[in-house]
Amino acid sequence: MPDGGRLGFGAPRRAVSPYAERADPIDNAVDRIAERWLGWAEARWPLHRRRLARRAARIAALEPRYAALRSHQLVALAHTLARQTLRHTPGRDPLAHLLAVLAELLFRTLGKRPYPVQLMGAMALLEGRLVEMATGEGKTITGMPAALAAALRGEPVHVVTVNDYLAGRDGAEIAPLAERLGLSVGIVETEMDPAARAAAYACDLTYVSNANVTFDYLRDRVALGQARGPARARLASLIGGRAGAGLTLRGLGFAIVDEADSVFIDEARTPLILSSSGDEADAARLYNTGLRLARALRAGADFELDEMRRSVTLTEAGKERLAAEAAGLDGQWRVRLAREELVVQALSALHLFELGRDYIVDDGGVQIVDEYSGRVMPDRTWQGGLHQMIEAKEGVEVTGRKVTLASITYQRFFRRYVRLAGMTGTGMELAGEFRETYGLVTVRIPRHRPLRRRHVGSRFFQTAAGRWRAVAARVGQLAAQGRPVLIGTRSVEASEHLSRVLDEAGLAHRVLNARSDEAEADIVAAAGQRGAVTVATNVAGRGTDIALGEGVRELGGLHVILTEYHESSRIDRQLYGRAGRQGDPGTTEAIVSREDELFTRYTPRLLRLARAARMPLLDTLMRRTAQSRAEREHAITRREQVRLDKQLESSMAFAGQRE
Ligand SMILES: Nc1ncnc2c1ncn2[C@@H]1O[C@H](COP(=O)(O)OP(=O)(O)OP(=O)(O)O)[C@@H](O)[C@H]1O
Repeated sequence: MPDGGRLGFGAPRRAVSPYAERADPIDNAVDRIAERWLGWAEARWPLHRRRLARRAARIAALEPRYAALRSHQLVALAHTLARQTLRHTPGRDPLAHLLAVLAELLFRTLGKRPYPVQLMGAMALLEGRLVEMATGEGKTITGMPAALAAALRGEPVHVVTVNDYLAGRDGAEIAPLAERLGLSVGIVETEMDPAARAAAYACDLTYVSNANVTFDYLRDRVALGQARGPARARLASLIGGRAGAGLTLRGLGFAIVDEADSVFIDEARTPLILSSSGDEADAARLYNTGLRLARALRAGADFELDEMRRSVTLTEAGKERLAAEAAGLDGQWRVRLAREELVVQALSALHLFELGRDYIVDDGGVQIVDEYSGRVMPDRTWQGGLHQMIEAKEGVEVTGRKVTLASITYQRFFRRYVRLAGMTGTGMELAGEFRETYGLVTVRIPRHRPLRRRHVGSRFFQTAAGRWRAVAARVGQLAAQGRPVLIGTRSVEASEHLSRVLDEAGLAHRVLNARSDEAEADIVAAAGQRGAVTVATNVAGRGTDIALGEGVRELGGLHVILTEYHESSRIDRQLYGRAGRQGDPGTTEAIVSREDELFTRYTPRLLRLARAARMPLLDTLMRRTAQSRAEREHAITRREQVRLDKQLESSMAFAGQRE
């Protein structure tokens, strides 16, 4: 990115107040239940929707008036109207006029005119709500007028997406329009240095991934050191003191979070930890010994595995055996608690975390693959020595235990924005949690065009091998018709396995996963062309917009094959949502195996027995039960996370160590 990640011209606007952010809310159990219930009920009230629809119709009616004006007049008007929105003038609706002007400019610059439903979404975002819009309905265009209107009013705007690719794509798309309005656009990329990051945040609009913005915030908090209270931070940056000087962000003004269910819910189970490397000297020896001891223990007798909770417990017999095995060792091995903790980590590394599914080995290191996004998370490490244990298991250099500098959960981070809004294609069922945890009311926006996507069936195979054969046969059939096919896999390993099966069947295809060398944008651009076969992990599960090539609509559009159900049906729906966008035709299909991890891990015993029965109804029941069990488990983990967060907060309030 040239010019330190900045796109567009115009000097960055000054923040409304230096390093603005919101204090954590005070709540209690009764409030929480009430919020949850309200969230659920409000999302189903049609009132907001009707009001927004009326206002969107008014805006659409205003558009012809502005279509007659010259572009420079529209730009000047946009600035004037934005200022007027800050004052309340009875009988006038400057925001409606502003959105009409922005819609006209959007059309002139990008050739796309926001549909009335997108204007409804934009207004809801500006009101600080969570907007649910079906996949492919155009959330990117919906977010634009909202982000621009807020930036014109002087709010520092962060448009938060789930990965660098989407941040870059959306930032580049809005840049010409923002430029016309005299607003600057910054894009933050994971690899950027601190100066380039600060330059991107200094812009009026910043496009950034959720992980990047959270880590940058944590770095700022660490840099603030002693002056960590919000009031002191603000004071420090006001007087331009040392603490204010080295900061990356301008504070937390207004955030529009895309794919909000992924960020707010799925990723909220793991806190983000900013760490520095500790002493690396004896690390390798320590962890290798841990692995050796763990390998001597027997499953069932010495330890028990709980795949569902991802936990390992040592039995009494196991503890005794371990003590005997470790008898001649020194240091930590002589301390019972330390010894057992290390061996539990070693057992987890050996039995619960798999290469190709949970992590990959790249650049000589272990890199976590996020289950939901399918992407490598370069800044993340597992805690408590687990990461090092996995490094030792894979025979790569052991990095030494990290020292935690600061940590925060997404729950706490996003609540700190002065104003928060979100967008998602799949969020209705989470309305209660959005309201309880983030204070966000969900509004469902209707479709612009009716859905023409069809689900052509779900097939369950007894074995994984059977499934892959069926997938290859299906791909062969569709490719012969010239229809593009997208095949979603749950792990890097599965995508590579399928790639080999397709190679053997002589079917040309491209692979998009955390390890792909080809540029993501190129693969995505080709995926909707006649006869294209694309195998992708969740990397392409969200936000990816696959444009259909010439003649593909007539053939029936894109066909999506799901090869393994996810722990949440929302993620399945996101994958299906790659087809049938904007009223296009498209079909979806599931070809799965009863051996898949979702079933082995989450199916109740009784239903598991029924696996052999091969009855479609039982299969559907098995999927539903397994997914709702998994979701319940995850909800418990998230609640636990919030509770832990609060506990730590109160216990460390005086230590000033934690974020
Ligand atoms: N008003 C519009 N006029 C013309 N094209 C539009 C309009 N709105 C959206 N589109 C097009 O529709 C496609 C889908 O948009 P987009 O990718 O933003 O959808 P989405 O809602 O974000 O989907 P997902 O939920 O999968 O992320 C894009 O190609 C976009 O250019």
